[in-house]
Amino acid sequence: MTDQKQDRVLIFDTTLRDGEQSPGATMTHAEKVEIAGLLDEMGVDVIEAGFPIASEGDFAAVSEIARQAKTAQICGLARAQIGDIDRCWDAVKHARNPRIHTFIGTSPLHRAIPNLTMDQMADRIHETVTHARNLCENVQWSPMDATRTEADYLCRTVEIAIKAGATTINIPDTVGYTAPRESAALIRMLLERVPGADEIIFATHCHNDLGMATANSLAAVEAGARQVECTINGLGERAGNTALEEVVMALKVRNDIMPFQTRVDSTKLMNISRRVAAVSGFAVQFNKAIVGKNAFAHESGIHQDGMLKNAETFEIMRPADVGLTETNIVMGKHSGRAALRSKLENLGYELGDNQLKDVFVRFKELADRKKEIYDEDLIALMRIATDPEADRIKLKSMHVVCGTEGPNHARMTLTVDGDEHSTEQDGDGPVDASFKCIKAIVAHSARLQLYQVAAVTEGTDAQATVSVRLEEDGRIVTGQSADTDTVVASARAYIHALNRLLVRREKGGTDKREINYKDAS
Ligand SMILES: CC(=O)SCCNC(=O)CCNC(=O)[C@H](O)C(C)(C)COP(=O)(O)OP(=O)(O)OC[C@H]1O[C@@H](n2cnc3c(N)ncnc32)[C@H](O)[C@@H]1OP(=O)(O)O
Ligand SMILES: CC(C)C(=O)C(=O)O
Repeated sequence: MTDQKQDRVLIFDTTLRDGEQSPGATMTHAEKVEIAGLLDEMGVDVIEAGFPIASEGDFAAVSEIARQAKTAQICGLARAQIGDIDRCWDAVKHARNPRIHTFIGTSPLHRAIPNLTMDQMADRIHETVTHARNLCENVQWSPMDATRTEADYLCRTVEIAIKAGATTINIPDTVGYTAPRESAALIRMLLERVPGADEIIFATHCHNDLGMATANSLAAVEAGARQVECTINGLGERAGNTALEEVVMALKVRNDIMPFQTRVDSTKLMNISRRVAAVSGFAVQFNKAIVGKNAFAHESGIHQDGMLKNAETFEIMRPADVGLTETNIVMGKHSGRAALRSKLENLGYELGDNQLKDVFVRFKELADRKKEIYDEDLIALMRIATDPEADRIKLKSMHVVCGTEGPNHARMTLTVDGDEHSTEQDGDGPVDASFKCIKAIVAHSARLQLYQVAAVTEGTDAQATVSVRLEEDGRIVTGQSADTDTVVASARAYIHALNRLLVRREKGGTDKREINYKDAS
């Protein structure tokens, strides 16, 4: 085999084996079969589907995945024990392209566990790899904890495995201990020193205990490894395994300095990431490279402005390359006018500069109180900001005392045609007290026909949208408002309805000065 000299890097996915070893990440049979199908479709070269000796369930899952695989090679894990290898073969043999992966810990710490001398372990490796190769054409052998194994002994065991018929030699950094330079040097050393090394494929299998799994894997590839073992979302024991999506995208985006190809269709990454997160119950951290919620999201004004002018200013990949439809411009307190204008345009609002200025002030006020502003929030904001009937009566301030003890009490200041008026009222609940304040300042005979509250978005900081319908002399008006404070939204909605009523009165020929107000303070 000469693949090591070529540009092609095989992607070996072990989400269903090493990934599933994360405490709590156990997947059902059906979920494993589904994920394997997605991996196969995405173009993964090898799927390590499980550890067949581990349980009847694992055996059944590996067998079914083997039967269903279309193009991917299906692999099972086995200890350096004949029984494990036979069981593994019984599961993977149904695949068009099966592989047995057998391993043993070669470092001093791991040699001590089965209590084998170096020579006894060497014999065991020879015996088990030979046995596996007699069953299957593709045999992968791993010296577990290779990065803490003495160089001479590592070379010796790798040579034995190659001679016994291993076609892939995987070099695991089992405890995430190595660093990029060392990872590369190890592969180079094996390629130089081990007879027959150029006839097989070297694989790299890194863990992320020091946050270097992807860097270590790529360093190994640059040194000559041509198979990367990884998992979706970096799922795996402790700090996880190398993340498949990171390796695939790093090789794609930085192909100028790492000229290697994979067969993975990167546009399927986001979907599979979400499925693995859902079935494993391991949510993806927001700032996770490639597949995190924020990987293609921008909230700060300067970034948003840059993105709108040229996406390459703050993005090195196109969202579509990982299966996202678009960059997510997140509206929040760090956003600027450019992003607000663009977002509103997308929602169908064309704003002049003055109008934008006004809406921007309201937007920042809201953003100071609310973590994230959703499209629905902006629509609610626009409904109020662009309503020409919204102006004669304005809420200047209000303070409400409510709870289980004592009367509910509201204190309120309104401006009516520019003049301030204040009052305080008790009520049957905070909304009733607030409405009484409005009525005390702006006397009217309108009847409250409807009062309705709905949450615009999710979360306890969601805006409440309140609708108030008033009826006066056959005129019916509806006012609406949205605020993170339901009582404030209620008062504003009431005032909005009253303002509309005033406009209706005017249109009906009544004098504008007909507003009756009294200062009740
Ligand atoms: C780095 C890795 O990810 S390695 C893979 C780790 N994954 C798993 O362990 C998940 C699946 N494992 C299991 O279901 C179980 O551990 C089984 C079925 C494999 C074995 O179960 P048990 O027979 O009850 O053994 P137990 O788990 O208690 O101990 C492991 C045994 O395997 C031996 N062993 C461990 N690794 C190897 C190996 N690579 N080759 C040969 N023997 C090994 C240990 O020395 C120990 O042997 P002992 O029972 O004679 O002391
Ligand atoms: C079985 C081996 C490859 C492993 O998972 C590890 O060493 O981390």
